[in-house]
Amino acid sequence: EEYSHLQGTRWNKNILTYRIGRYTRDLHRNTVDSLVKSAFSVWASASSLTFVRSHTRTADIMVEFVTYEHGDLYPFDGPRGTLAHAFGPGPGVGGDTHFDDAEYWTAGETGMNLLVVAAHEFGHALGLKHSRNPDSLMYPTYRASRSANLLSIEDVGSLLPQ
Ligand SMILES: CNC(=O)[C@@H](NC(=O)[C@H](CC(C)C)CN(O)C=O)C(C)(C)C
Ligand SMILES: [Zn+2]
Ligand SMILES: [Zn+2]
Repeated sequence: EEYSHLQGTRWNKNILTYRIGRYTRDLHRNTVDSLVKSAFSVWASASSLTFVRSHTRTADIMVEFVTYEHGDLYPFDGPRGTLAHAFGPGPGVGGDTHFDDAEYWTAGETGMNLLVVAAHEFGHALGLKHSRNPDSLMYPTYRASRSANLLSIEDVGSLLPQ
């Protein structure tokens, strides 16, 4: 049956490239690199998608830390409020993922945990929409302790190109 949680688009390939542009000053760059890599591996382990880091501008998924007005129609709102957003699969802005750098980003339980938020955002970048299950990674509100609880494997398998 139609997978209700799919936003309607999915990538037509299963090797996806990502590039990290502007970083946050809250964390060392290599900490950001490894948390982003881990957030992608959450999805790679639940599907047969592969994520490859790229340093060229042609990457499928652009990952950036930005504030307020930042060149798309969805300006961020300062501390708290919206933490991040991501575009669904597609060319150009498709898949791009933006983190609000007005938040305090951390690798732990204080501030906003980058791994938890990135895993949620990358779900959107792969075509998933929100879940009504409060324990799901794709639940619309942030909770630091949220485990990377994925949809069941066959659901996530639906992310693969047919
Ligand atoms: C603490 N602030 C929140 O819980 C806010 N929620 C978010 O910023 C979502 C991201 C979290 C779930 C990582 C936005 N989103 O869905 C992006 O794909 C509000 C519920 C206030 C909007
Ligand atoms: Zn944006
Ligand atoms: Zn979301």
